[in-house]
Amino acid sequence: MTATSAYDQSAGAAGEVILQAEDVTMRFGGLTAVDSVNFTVRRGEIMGLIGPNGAGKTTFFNCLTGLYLPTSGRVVFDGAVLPPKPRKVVMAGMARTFQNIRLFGNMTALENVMVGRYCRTTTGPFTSIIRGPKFRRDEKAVRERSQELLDFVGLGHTTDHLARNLPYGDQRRLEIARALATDPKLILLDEPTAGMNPQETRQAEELVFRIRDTGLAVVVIEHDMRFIFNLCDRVLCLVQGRTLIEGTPAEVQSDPRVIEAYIGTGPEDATEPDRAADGSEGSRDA
Ligand SMILES: Nc1ncnc2c1ncn2[C@@H]1O[C@H](COP(=O)(O)OP(=O)(O)OP(=O)(O)O)[C@@H](O)[C@H]1O
Repeated sequence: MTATSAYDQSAGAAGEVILQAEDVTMRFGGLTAVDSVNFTVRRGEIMGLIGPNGAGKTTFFNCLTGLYLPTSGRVVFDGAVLPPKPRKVVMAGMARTFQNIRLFGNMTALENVMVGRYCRTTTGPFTSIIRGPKFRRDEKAVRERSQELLDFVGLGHTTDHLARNLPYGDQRRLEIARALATDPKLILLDEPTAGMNPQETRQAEELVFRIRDTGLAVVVIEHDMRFIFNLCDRVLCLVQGRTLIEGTPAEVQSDPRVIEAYIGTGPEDATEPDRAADGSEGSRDA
């Protein structure tokens, strides 16, 4: 297993801090799902978030993306604390994909990307109804940019295909194209390789590198250790809501506590390091 990526040169050039979680704690009644977690992501950096089932990854992710307001602590994105309002979060430049694919199945691939793009247009309802010149100009620009993004993720040939008819791996890439259509500064990917075959996983890895190379910051939750350790510049491992270790892939994968944390949680998780070692895919949807 390679501990570092082929893109380490650009990784070394990570820019200023774009996302900062400061002492983030999230409680559900008596349960502390996330406990005083600190986390920093810089522009041009790929951060991985790992941990056994129930470690608090999704809850932490939801705090980062403004879906949850932390019980205490705060999340600062691009210099400001975001209100827990999805539209404002997107407008501020943060985009995400979900564990379970959320496409509009009966719309074409292009239309799905266009939906993401509309948040960056300024056409008002009146102009849209009368379909005036501004509407037509905006519509053309949205269409062109959306096609560019389809090309970028390798789906340029699927413009008019219904989303529901695309192979699974393509649907995941389409979701990424739609997230990119919002012009984010940071993209968060929740288990981007879940359900993918090894070839699709390799394509996903290559796509994430290309996204990072455009200057975006990327945060990835993933159960596939091989994917995470090949991809990320730094990795945060959560266990029972707390930070077990944060470091380079080499540091994290050689820490015996990480292996122990997985093995200690039961037979299902005990298979994770082996899956990484034999190169098989991680395809579990939680
Ligand atoms: N909305 C909620 N209400 C109550 N408890 C919750 C809620 N969301 C998560 N939890 C609990 O918080 C803990 C952390 O869950 P979370 O889903 O964040 O973990 P995870 O690391 O993402 O797990 P997995 O890898 O299985 O998706 C778990 O004990 C879970 O049961």
